[in-house]
This record gives sequence, structure tokens and C-alpha cells, in this order.
Amino acid sequence: MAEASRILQTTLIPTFSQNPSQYTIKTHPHFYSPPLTSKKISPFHRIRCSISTATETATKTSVPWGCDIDSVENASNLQKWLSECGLPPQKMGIQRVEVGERGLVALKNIRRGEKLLFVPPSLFITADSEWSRREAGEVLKKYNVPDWPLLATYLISEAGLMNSSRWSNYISALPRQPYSLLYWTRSELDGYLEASQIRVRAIERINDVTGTYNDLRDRIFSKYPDLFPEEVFNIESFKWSFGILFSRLVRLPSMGGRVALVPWADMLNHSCEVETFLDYDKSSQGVVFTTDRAYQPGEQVFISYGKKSNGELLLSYGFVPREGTNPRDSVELSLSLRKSDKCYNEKVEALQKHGLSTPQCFPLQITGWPVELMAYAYLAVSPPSMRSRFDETRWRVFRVNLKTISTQMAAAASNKTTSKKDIRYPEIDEEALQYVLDSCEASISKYSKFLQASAFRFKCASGSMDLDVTNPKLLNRKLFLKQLAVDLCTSERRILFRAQYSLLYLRLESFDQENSNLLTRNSENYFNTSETIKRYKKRRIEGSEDFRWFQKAIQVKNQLYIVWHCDTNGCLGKGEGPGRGLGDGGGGSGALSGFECPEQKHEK
Ligand SMILES: C[S@@+](CC[C@H](N)C(=O)[O-])C[C@H]1O[C@@H](n2cnc3c(N)ncnc32)[C@H](O)[C@@H]1O
Repeated sequence: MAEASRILQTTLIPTFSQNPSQYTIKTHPHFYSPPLTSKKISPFHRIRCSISTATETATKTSVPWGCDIDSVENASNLQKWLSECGLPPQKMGIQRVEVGERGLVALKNIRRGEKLLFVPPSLFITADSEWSRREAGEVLKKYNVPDWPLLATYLISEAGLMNSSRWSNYISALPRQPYSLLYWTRSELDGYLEASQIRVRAIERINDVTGTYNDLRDRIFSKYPDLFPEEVFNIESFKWSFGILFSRLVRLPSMGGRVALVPWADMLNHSCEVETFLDYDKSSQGVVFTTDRAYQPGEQVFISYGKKSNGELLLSYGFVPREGTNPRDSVELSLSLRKSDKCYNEKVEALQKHGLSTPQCFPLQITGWPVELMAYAYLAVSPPSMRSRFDETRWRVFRVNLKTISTQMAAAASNKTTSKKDIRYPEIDEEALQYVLDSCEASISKYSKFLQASAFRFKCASGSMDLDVTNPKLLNRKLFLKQLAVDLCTSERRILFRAQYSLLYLRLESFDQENSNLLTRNSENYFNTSETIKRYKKRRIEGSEDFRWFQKAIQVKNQLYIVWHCDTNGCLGKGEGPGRGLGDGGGGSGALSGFECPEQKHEK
């Protein structure tokens, strides 16, 4: 299934929430997803974002410029034109590729550590680029329009001039209609991405784009209709230009973080397996990247778009990497205070002091989560008797407790022995763990509901339609969007399963001192062997709380096994141990690496 999304890659929009949560995963200084509006430099931070995406019609219109997303012909013309304009001879050529539709492919042997591209600044499009219609540019500057809306308008202005624009060869090679989240209807977002927090971010972005366009129209375009005619400067063309910026704009660290469209360099596709990124090279005076692996002729050359989660990649670039290949993958877990909490208001205040709110999203990664998540959980479960400790001092105490928990988590993740004295938690620790577990479970069940329903519908659809999934043009739009959503939800649910497993492990450790030796000595089989269950039964009364926990852990462990082995590949491959499928880059040691399930033994 992930195959379809690999073939049908889309162009989507990146982060430009005006108040990004402090807990969003930091991104790489690369293909850039900055705020659309900047409070510092722009009067546009007042932009109205009340427009809803509730249009129920899928996009009917597309702009009259650009090309089909897989048109190599237009891209070859682009290369020819760029060479005439000073692009030096390249070791790569544009071709149709398996990953990303079009991409740059090695024409010769390329060594590791080699510098490639050398696109000179005269070929960049930046906020300072000269406008073919000078008066239009002057008007926008007079209104101090920030970089993003300025560049979006610039692109439309040049595109509208067709062949008389200096950039016509570049614009002709850009996709006419990126498969952008901007083109998803509200009901598609609600229906396919309900379980994922990406849905909310997509809606915010759509509203931001629409709000920005409305603001430009009301404040500027309507006053200069000759310079900004509505036939050209309309919401469709803005969706297009923002879609292009979101998926192609580059931030250049060596140019002080300047953002630019860099023709040719923006034909490179992303791989989670490389780390190299585009930057300006002062010595050669051009945009370059340095390969971090060798390529043979015919191989596609990749760069990294940054340390982004699968959700962020979908949001910004319209694709979901192949399952288990993104070591930076993360999922946002939403935590909130209970409305019935007697100390609700005091707790909200305490959260505010730390820049948090209710609900609050925290990124869970395969390797862990921010300490603030557990601090939040502590606060959420604190009884009224702890009222005096909701303040900052108490918050620090929470963090101290968290150190113990983090140590335990790390130990759980590497199957290492933990010292017994660390394992004792006060009552509230267990409650806090339970609170996070409940949130994980609630989130998992949303994902499972969607995935189960999708699996059923896919079965029905593929039975009734003869779908050629290798041809994007033949694939039904809805099936395609749903497949992207399935890929995303599958990867996000796996991280939640992992977190749930780690929490269960901790919970078991915390209230079963007696068995900690057994646990650490024999952790590989702790959740699985009948031997362990027998020992447990001997020591514990069946039906006791910790026995129930133990059963639950086995259940989760089995779920994980199924998810990692059957969901993705549909088979249990030799050497595909659970640690592998967790996005640890294929070499990391996941909490479950080394665990063996009966099925796996059988497979071997
Ligand atoms: C900077 S452009 C790269 C060039 C693009 N393939 C083209 O033909 O114009 C970014 C877009 O390429 C596609 N892309 C990049 N990396 C990809 C990947 N690993 N898998 C699928 N699509 C990818 C996505 O559509 C993304 O929005």
C-alpha cells in the first residue's frame, strides 16, 4: 500500500502556523517551511484566518501555466535554458524516477563528499528579485508585504506574463497542480485525517492561505485592479503559488537564512537516508550540496528536506516515506485537563506559566518524548491536596521525578538493567503514567478505527474496480488521498504503540519489585514466554491488578508484533525484527529489538 503513495507523490504545504507550539519537532535548515506571516516585519500578522475550508467540491480549476507533475520535457527545457544563463555542466540529469516522479539522476560516477549543482545567485528567485511589472512590485513593497506573500504574488505575476517573463522556462517546469493538502476538501481532511493532529495543522494552513489572499485582495489588489486583475490574482492561483513555495522554497543558512526558489536544485527529491542539504557556498558562489554517499550512473541522487516527521512531510511535500524508514518520525499526542477537575482553573494557570495550554500536543518519537509531557501528566492527576505545588517549584519537582522516569525509559528502550531503588514511585507517578497511557490508548483507538474501516473499503474498491496503482492518472483521487492517510496513520499509530509498550513496561516495573530481577535478567521474553506467565501466576493471584497489567502488556506486545510484521509488508520477513521497523534507520536498537515472538521463531 505504501507503494501507491511512493508512486503518486504530491506537493503539499509546510508549517506556517503563526504561533508554532514550542513542542513541534525542530526542522532542518533546508527546504523551508517558515511562517507565512512574520510578526516582526509585517503588518500582516493581523491577517484574518476565519475562512473555512468547508468547500465540498474538490478543486476543479487549475492555473493555466506549469506542466504535468511528471513532465520531463519541460524540465529538460529548463535545464537547457539554465545552462544558457550560466548553470555550469551538471553530473546529473532530470529523469522520471521511481521516488518523486521526476528527479535528478547521476549521469556519471559521483563520489561521496563531492560538491554538486553550483546554481549561481542570478538564477535564484528571492524577495529582492526584479519584477517584470515593476509597478506591481513597488506597490507590494510600499505595503511592507512579508517575504512569503510577496514571493507568492511575485510568482503569480511572472506566471501571468507567460512567455514575456524572464522565468517562463522555470514556471513551465513547475507542476500545474501540486497534489497539495490545500486542495483537500474539508470533508476529505475530516474523513481521512481525523485521527492525526496533521488534520488541524492542514486546516490552519488552508485558512492562513485563504486569509492571506483575502487580506491582500482587500487591502491592495482591489485598489490596483490594473496591476492585480482578479482573473490572474485569485484564490486558485494563490493556492498554486503557496503550494509551490511550501514544497520548493529553500532556506540558505550561509546567506543568513535567506529564503529562495533555486531552479534546478529544487528538482532534487528527499530521502530519509541522507543528511546532506542545500546551502550557498561562498567559495564557488552558488547553491551546492555535498553528497554523503556515492552514486553510480542511473541512480537517483537525493538530499534531505530536513528532520521532519512523516506528518510534516505529508503536510509540506505531499508524500509519506516508506514505512519504518524515517528515524525522525513522530506523532503528536494531545493531553488535556479534565473539565471536572476541581482545580481546573489553578492548573490552567500553572500551565500558562510554562507556555502550555489545555489541550496541549506533545511530539512522541520512537526514542522518547519531552519531559514536559510527563510534567503535564503529573499536574493533570495531582489532587487538590497538592494545590500549593502547582506552582513553578512543584514543576521543578515534577522534573526531578521525571529524571527517574527517563532513566527507566532509557533502560526499557535498551533492555538494560535498572537499579531497584530507582523503581519506587509515589502514588502519583503511577497515576501520571496511567493518564498518559489512557491518552495513548484513546489516540490509538481512533487510528485503529480509521485503518480498519479503510482496509475494508480498500478491499471493496479494489474488488469492484480494476485499478492500476502504478499509474497515478488512473487512480481514483479519493483512493489516492486515502492511501496517503493510511500510510500516515499506520506510521503514527506505530509510534503510539511503542510509547504504550514502554509505559506498560515501566508500570509493571514500578509495582512489581519482586519480579524486577526476572524482568531485567530475562527481558527479551518478559512479555511473552509461557514460562514467565507461569512464574507470575505462582507469585500473584490471578485477577490481581498487576496480573491484569501483565496480560495487557502481552496483548500490546502481540499487537506491536502484528503491526510491525504484518501491517506493512503482509509477510514476516527474516531479519525484519521489531527493532528494524521502528524507524531507527535500520541499525538502531529499539526497545523491542531482541524480543522474539513465537511466530518469528516459527518463521526462522
Ligand atoms: C522540491 S520538489 C522535488 C522535485 C519534484 N519531484 C518535481 O518533479 O518537481 C518536492 C516534491 O517532490 C516530490 N518528492 C520529493 N521527495 C519525495 C519522496 N521521497 N517521495 C515521494 N515524493 C517526493 C514531492 O511531490 C515534493 O512535493
